[in-house]
Amino acid sequence: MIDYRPLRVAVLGAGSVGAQVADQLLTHRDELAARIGAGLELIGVAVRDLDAPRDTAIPRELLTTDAETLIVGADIVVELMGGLEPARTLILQALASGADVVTANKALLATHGPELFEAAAQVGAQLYYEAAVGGAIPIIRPLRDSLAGDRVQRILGIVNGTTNFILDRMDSHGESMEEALATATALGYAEADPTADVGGYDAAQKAAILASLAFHTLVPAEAVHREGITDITLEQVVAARKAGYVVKLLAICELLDDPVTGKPGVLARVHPALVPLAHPLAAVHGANNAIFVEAEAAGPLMFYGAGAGGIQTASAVLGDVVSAARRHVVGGPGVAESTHADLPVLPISAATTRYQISLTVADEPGVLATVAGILQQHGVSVETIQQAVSAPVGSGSVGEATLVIGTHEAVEADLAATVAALSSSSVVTAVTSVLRGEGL
Ligand SMILES: NC(=O)C1=CN([C@@H]2O[C@H](COP(=O)(O)OP(=O)(O)OC[C@H]3O[C@@H](n4cnc5c(N)ncnc54)[C@H](O)[C@@H]3O)[C@@H](O)[C@H]2O)C=CC1
Ligand SMILES: N[C@@H](CC=O)C(=O)O
Ligand code: NA
Repeated sequence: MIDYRPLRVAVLGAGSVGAQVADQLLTHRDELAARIGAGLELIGVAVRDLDAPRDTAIPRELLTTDAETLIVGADIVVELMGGLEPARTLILQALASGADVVTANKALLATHGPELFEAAAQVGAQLYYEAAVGGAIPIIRPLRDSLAGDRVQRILGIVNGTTNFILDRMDSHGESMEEALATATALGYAEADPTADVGGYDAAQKAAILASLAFHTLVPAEAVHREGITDITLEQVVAARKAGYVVKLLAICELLDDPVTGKPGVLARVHPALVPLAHPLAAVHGANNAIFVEAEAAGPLMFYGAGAGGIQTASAVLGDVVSAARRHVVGGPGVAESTHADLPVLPISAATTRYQISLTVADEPGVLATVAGILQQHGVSVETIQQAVSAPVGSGSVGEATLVIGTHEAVEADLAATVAALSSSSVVTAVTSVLRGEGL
């Protein structure tokens, strides 16, 4: 029997995710009440335009353009507007009033997380954000709760659905980046400004959230090394497949010893990488995400599923709403963020990785030895070297050949210096592609 008073829920934003959350709260009202031990009363949904078309039908009387008034008296505020403002101010107001807050806003958390967590702690309120990373995939709760007694060493994965969808369509359908992005936007995967997706900003925000949580250290989004997919060409994707790889945008967060100081630190990086076709990440298609977590005692764990999409993300949001509501009913201390480890955040030059470098060179004797010598001088060992194509010889001039060099693992600083030396070598006409390799 349910004898606790109904809990008042306010939803801010009724876009791809918000409209689905409002719909689920109404459709599954009785089942949710039975699970929680209290009813959830949707007191309103804040929108910008009362008449805008929406993915689900929300009763007109629940819609309001006055988000500030809506949150007054709410027990749980669900922020799904996105962006920094007014989301930040509204969340701070909600927390100050003692409401628990559920958000999917990784941009806000990666920028103003400490301020928001502090505001929550001040009044003993909770800030939940399972939907902010990996969409529907449970990853925040496992890191925060299930692995709270272990020591996470490394996280590697695909954390942006839009770019995975785009790279997958380029690979499987030969589509251009623009075509595939238009489809991803229509399907509700992309951010309001899709530069956040293709530029790698969204993935970097998620990497910052994951690294902070996993390593108990504040890792701001600006400290994450970020490269998006905007420079990836269809030619690179096609060449990668021919060579037995797929191009994926990866987020990698790791505990490392700084190669310069020898002291431990945290490195978080987001960049496209070649992944072998046999690797599980190569089989992550569409807007799915997959996140590998390596922990000292648990060993490797893999989390996989829908990384974007309105209804899928609504699942994670609803899970947080139920957690918040249960805490109201049965009490309990809730969870607190901890940055006790306080490790330094290392630059990308500290990473250890592999490169695949494609070059056009003069097709003449001794060139291979010169190229190999440049790698050797920088302490980078060659794993494979292939002469891919020979361009026709122009009349009276030297012909050109294309070399594709795969390196063994080396420190990023040495790899970057190698590429710079190759670019300025007189035997190299152009460095046409440089991609890191992961999972090789
Ligand atoms: N779409 C997805 O697959 C996922 C989205 N997210 C996050 O969820 C949040 C919402 O994303 P979407 O639903 O995709 O975005 P959306 O752009 O479809 O929806 C946002 C809605 O909020 C409304 N809004 C913005 N400012 C407002 C204001 N001041 N007052 C009232 N309404 C306002 C907009 O009009 C829009 O309808 C974002 O933080 C996003 O990063 C997280 C995981 C997955
Ligand atoms: N735009 C994001 C949405 C989910 O976080 C993505 O594509 O992953
Ligand atoms: Na999630």
